[in-house]
Amino acid sequence: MTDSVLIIDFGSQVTQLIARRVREGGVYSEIHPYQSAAEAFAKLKPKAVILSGGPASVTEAGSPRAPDGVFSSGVPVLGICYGQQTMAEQLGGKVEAGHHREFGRAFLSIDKPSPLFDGFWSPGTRHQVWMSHGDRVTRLPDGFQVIATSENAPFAAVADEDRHFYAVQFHPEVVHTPNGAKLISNFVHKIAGLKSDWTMAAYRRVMIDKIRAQVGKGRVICGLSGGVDSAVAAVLIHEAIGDQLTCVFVDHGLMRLGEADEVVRLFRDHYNIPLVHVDASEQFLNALARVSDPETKRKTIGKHFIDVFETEAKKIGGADFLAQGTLYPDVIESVSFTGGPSVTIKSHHNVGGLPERMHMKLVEPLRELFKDEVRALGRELDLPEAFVGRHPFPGPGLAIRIPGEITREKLDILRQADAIYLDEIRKAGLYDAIWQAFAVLLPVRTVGVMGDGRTYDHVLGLRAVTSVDGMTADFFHFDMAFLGRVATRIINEVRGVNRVVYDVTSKPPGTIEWE
Ligand SMILES: Nc1ncnc2c1ncn2[C@@H]1O[C@H](COP(=O)(O)OP(=O)(O)OP(=O)(O)O)[C@@H](O)[C@H]1O
Ligand SMILES: O=c1[nH]c(=O)c2[nH+]cn([C@@H]3O[C@H](COP(=O)(O)O)[C@@H](O)[C@H]3O)c2[nH]1
Ligand SMILES: NC(=O)CC[C@H](N)C(=O)O
Ligand SMILES: [Mg+2]
Repeated sequence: MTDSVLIIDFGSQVTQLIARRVREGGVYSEIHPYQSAAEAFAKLKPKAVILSGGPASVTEAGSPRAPDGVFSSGVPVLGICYGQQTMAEQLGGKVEAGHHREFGRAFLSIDKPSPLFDGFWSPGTRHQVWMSHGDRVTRLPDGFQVIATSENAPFAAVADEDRHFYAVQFHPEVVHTPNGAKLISNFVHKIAGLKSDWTMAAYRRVMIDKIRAQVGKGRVICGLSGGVDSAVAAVLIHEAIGDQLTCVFVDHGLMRLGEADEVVRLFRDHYNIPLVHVDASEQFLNALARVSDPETKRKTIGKHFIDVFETEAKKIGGADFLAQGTLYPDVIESVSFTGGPSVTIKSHHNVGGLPERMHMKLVEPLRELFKDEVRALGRELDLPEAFVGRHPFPGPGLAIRIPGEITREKLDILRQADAIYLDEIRKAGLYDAIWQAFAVLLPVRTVGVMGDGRTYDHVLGLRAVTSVDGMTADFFHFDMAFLGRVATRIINEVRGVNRVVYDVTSKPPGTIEWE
C-alpha cells in the first residue's frame, strides 16, 4: 500500500492527535500500543516511527519501552514526552523523576538550526509550546545534541541527526503548540522523506481492490443505518462487487421520530442496491426490558444485531461476509489492552468480532478512517449531502439516551422532544455548525406548575457539540434565547416533560453520549 508512519502508543490522552497531524499532511499512519508494536512494525514496514507520551515514568521498574528493533532498523524516530524519555533511556541516556512539573504553556528557546524546525523556528528565537510532564531527561545518549531548551527542560528538543533520531519534551501534536503541526510535517516529509499520497481518491482505488480480493465471489450483507459511515461503506462495496451485496436496515425500535421510513426512502431513491428493512423492535425492546446498566444495554443490543444479521443472511440463501461502517475511533474506544495503556470507555455495538458459530467474516473498509475522512470519501463517491452531512447517530440508538430502564413510553417522550429540538436547530440554520445534537431523557422527575396545576414529570437534557472526529468535543454555545425557545416548545408540546436543562460538558472529561 502507501508509505506509512507507525505511532507507538504509551497511553497518552492525545496520541490520536499525532495520527491526525500525520494524516493531515497526506501520509497514512497507524497507532499501535507498545505491547504489540514489534509485530506492527514488522507488518506495516513504516518509513518513520513516532513514540507517544504516556502516564508512566521511565524511572519505574517495568515501565513501557519501545521495541529495541525500532532503533536498530535505520528508520527515523521522533519521541514525544514519554517517548523522548524512553528513547533517551533505551539509548544510554538518563531520566530523573520529580524535578519541576511543567503543565501547560512553556517557552522554548531555539539553540541550533535543525531540519525539524526548518521554515519556522530559527536559532535565538523563543516560542510557545505545550508541556505536560514531571520527569525529564538529564543526560543524553551518545550522538545526541540539544537543539532547544526550556526553563524546566534543558533537553526540550534533542537530535541525533546522523541516525535521524529526534525527541521533544513538549507536545507538538496539540494546537497549543503553534507550529507543532509543521514540526511533525518536517519530521515526516523532510527527515523521513515520505510522500503525500494518502488521499481519498487513492484510498477509494486501494479499498476497491482490497474488497474484491477479500470477497471473491462471496455474498455480502451490509448493516445499513442511514448514518454516513454505513452509507459510504455500502456504496464503496457496491462499486467493488455489485450485486453480490445486499443491505440490511434493522429497525430496533430505538430510532428517532420517522427515521426508519426516511432512511429507507432516501436510500432507495438514490441507489439501486437491494435493501431489506427488518422490523425487529419487539425483539430488541423485550431483550432490553429492565436492563439499566449502560454496558449491559450495549452488549444486549450488539448481540441482537448479530442475531438479526444471521437470520437475514439465511433468508437470502446465506452470506459469507458481514459489512459494517466501523471507524477507527470505534475500534480505539472499545479496545482495552491488558495492562494498559488505555482503558475501555464504552463498548461500541459493532466492535468485538463475530461469534464463531456464524462462519461469516467481517468486511470493514472504513476501519482505518476518522469521521471527517469518511465524509471526504463520501464526497469522493458523490454521495448526496443528505448522507454526508448528517449528524452521527449511535448504533444503540435512543437506548443510550435514556439512562436507566427503557420503556416504550419513555421512548415516545424522547422521540417527540428530540424532534422538536432538531427542528428548531434546523430552523435557526445551525444544523451544519453543530457536529451532533440530541436530547436525553433523564430518570429524574421534578415538580412543576402548569396551568395552576402541579406536575411531577421528567427532566430532559439537551446536548450539542462541536468536534472534528468525535474523539474530543466542545459543547456548542447556543444563545440563551434559542435554548429558551426550545425549552418552551418541548414543555408545551410534549406530555411527560416539565423541565429542560442544557449539558455544558466537553469531551474529555465527559463523553458525547450519556451512556
Ligand atoms: N439500525 C441499523 N441497522 C443496520 N446496521 C446498523 C444499524 N445501526 C448501526 N449499524 C451498523 O453499525 C455500524 C456502526 O454504526 P455507527 O452509528 O457508528 O455508523 P453509521 O450509523 O453508519 O454512521 P453515523 O456514525 O454517522 O451514525 C454502521 O456502520 C452499520 O454497519
Ligand atoms: O455506532 C455507534 N455505536 C456505539 O455503540 C456508539 N457509542 C457512541 N457512539 C457515537 O460515537 C461518538 C462518540 O461518542 P462518545 O463520546 O459518547 O463515546 C458519538 O457520535 C456517538 O453518538 C456510537 N456509535
Ligand atoms: N505527557 C507525558 O508523556 C508525561 C511523561 C512522564 N509521565 C512525565 O511525567 O514526565
Ligand atoms: Mg449511526
